[in-house]
Amino acid sequence: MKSDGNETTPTDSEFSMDFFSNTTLSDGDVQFLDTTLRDGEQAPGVSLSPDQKADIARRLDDAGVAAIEAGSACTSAAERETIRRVTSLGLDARVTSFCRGVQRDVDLALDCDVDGVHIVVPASDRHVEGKVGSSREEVVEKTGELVAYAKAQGLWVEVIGEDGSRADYDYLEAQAEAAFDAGADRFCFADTVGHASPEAVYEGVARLAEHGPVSVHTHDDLGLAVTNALAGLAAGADLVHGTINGIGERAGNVALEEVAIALWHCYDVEPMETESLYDLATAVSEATGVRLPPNKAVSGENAFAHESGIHTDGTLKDERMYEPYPPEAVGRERRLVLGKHAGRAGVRAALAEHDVELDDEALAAVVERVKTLGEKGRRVTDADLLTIAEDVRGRSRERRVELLDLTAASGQGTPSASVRLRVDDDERSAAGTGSGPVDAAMSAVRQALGSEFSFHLESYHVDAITGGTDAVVTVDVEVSRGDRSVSVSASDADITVASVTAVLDALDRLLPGADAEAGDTVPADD
Ligand SMILES: CC(=O)SCCNC(=O)CCNC(=O)[C@H](O)C(C)(C)COP(=O)(O)OP(=O)(O)OC[C@H]1O[C@@H](n2cnc3c(N)ncnc32)[C@H](O)[C@@H]1OP(=O)(O)O
Repeated sequence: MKSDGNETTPTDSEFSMDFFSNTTLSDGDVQFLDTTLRDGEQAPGVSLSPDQKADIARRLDDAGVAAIEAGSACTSAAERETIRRVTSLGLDARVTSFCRGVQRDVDLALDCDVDGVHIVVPASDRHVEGKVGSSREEVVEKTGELVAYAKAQGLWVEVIGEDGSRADYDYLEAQAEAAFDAGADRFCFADTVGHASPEAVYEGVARLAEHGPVSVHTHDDLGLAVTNALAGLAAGADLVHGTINGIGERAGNVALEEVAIALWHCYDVEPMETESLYDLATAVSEATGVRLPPNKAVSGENAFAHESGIHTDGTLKDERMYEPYPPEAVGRERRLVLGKHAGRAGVRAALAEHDVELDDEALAAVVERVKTLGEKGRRVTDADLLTIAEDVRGRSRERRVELLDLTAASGQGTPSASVRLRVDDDERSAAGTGSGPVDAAMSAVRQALGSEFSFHLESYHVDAITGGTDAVVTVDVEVSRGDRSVSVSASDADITVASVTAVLDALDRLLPGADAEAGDTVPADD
């Protein structure tokens, strides 16, 4: 292990991970403490309102998380209000607050009606001497006094030895012993700066577990957060601290959903309902504004998407061919997408979803064109695929719905928009208002179309292609009508025009062809 010469690190690591094989975990051996609302919220720029904290806490509780750290009561009066909002929910989960090793912080936490506190005391010499200007002996003494004080107030108490992975483990053990002697319910091994190897975590936790119940708190600075959480469990910890989406200081905390799925998939242990993981991930992403990377395990957009032909073909033959576990296990669905790496099987299946069947020769031509489009770095949408198929078959299609004119006004007043559409042989105009110009334009479009041409917007996503105020934006939508849906993408310098164009293109694709029999309509759904 690399050292900057300042910290003491007890383990001269050899690359040996056989400790995992000596461990048997059973359901009930592991619980989760979610700290999205405390350590997660410490990610730069994140601040959750009382309602947002309450919503996330309810979801965590419903999913079976054992404990929720709702915030740091010492932060401010506003933060105490957010914690009180969570404690007032009457959740099954234990609700706790972060406290420094000072009595005032415990009193402030008590003021929020929490069930328990995490008393964080410095463990490494860097923190003992450099941060709080104290000594090892003084910290041990104060820890005992504070634990006894908090216990006397009826609180559940966990002591966290901050920067424990860079502490002298003999001293860490002395701290844990003092905490347990004073009545602490548990002690937490904290890899505060995400510095430890799995072996170092294993050794630290194993030594602490000799004294009482141990938790493990890991960070992802080395990309080892999940491995280290598992190493902690293997060494005898029974509570994992983590955050949804791994948000937190610097590179973040361990992502609780990743620990959850790893425990469920590899060890058949389920400390929380895995089916709730995706909903939790999206709720936390929306509330915090921290976007999910597309390749993120469990919750990334691509976690259950297959583009390459070999994978798509295999998946169509056996859904589990290229997935470790089914998407439904985390509340998701599988997606087959088309692009540069597409093959015949995937294209045939995508066309079949729109009731289009082609002979081998036409299919090969469509595959070729799909690949060419994908090579330009473009996402190949359903509309692209259907246009290519029509072209290859030499069929032209008459549009049924077309945008003729669009005006949108936004400013400090209520945004408004008016549209003029052609719908079959009719020209229709309507105006609408909304939360912004796009919303206003959509309202005008729906009015102009009327209930006969209703549609449901399944998803809406905007990307700026260039970086300036003159950026061209691309709008990706998925629109459904009845049991069919299509994806379309449209680009324009004007976001409202791009949005309306994408939605109308999608709707047009969902309507039966102009030459269809009267009454041959797809049932509307809203
Ligand atoms: C690893 C972690 O996640 S630690 C948790 C981080 N969370 C937070 O910082 C919560 C939000 N923090 C805050 O709102 C503020 O920092 C407050 C209200 C807690 C304190 O604000 P201030 O009084 O202005 O202090 P400031 O932030 O400048 O410095 C932190 C103080 O806490 C002390 N402190 C830090 N850790 C501990 C500890 N474990 N035990 C006791 N005191 C501690 C520091 O020594 C410093 O005290 P000093 O001012 O006497 O030197």
